[in-house]
Amino acid sequence: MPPALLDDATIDARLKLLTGWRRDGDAIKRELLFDSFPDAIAFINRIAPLADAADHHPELFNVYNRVELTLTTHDAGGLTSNDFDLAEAINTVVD
Ligand SMILES: C[C@H](O)[C@H](O)[C@H]1CNC2=NC(N)=NC(=O)C2=N1
Repeated sequence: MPPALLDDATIDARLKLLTGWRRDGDAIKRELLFDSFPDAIAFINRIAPLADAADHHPELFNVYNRVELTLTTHDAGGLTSNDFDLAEAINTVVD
């Protein structure tokens, strides 16, 4: 069972602590630019084990050197602590 959906106040509070992420409805998103396509793919490969370990998987959109990450909890129908926990883990790879 997924964790409970977060209320707006909790979402705002957790977003404030997360560099680079913004809310988009029932999801949070971060866009990243790299120097090259291989660098973008290397980043995706670095975060893949984090996602798998958490059994929580970002939606990934890549065009050349750009990667857009979207996190939402499909099982719960919105944002849960799983999304913010994974966003924090991903940020340790980026920042
Ligand atoms: C059965 C399995 O735990 C679920 O399908 C997991 C896998 N990864 C997931 N990832 C995300 N982002 N949301 C989910 O609800 C989700 N559910």
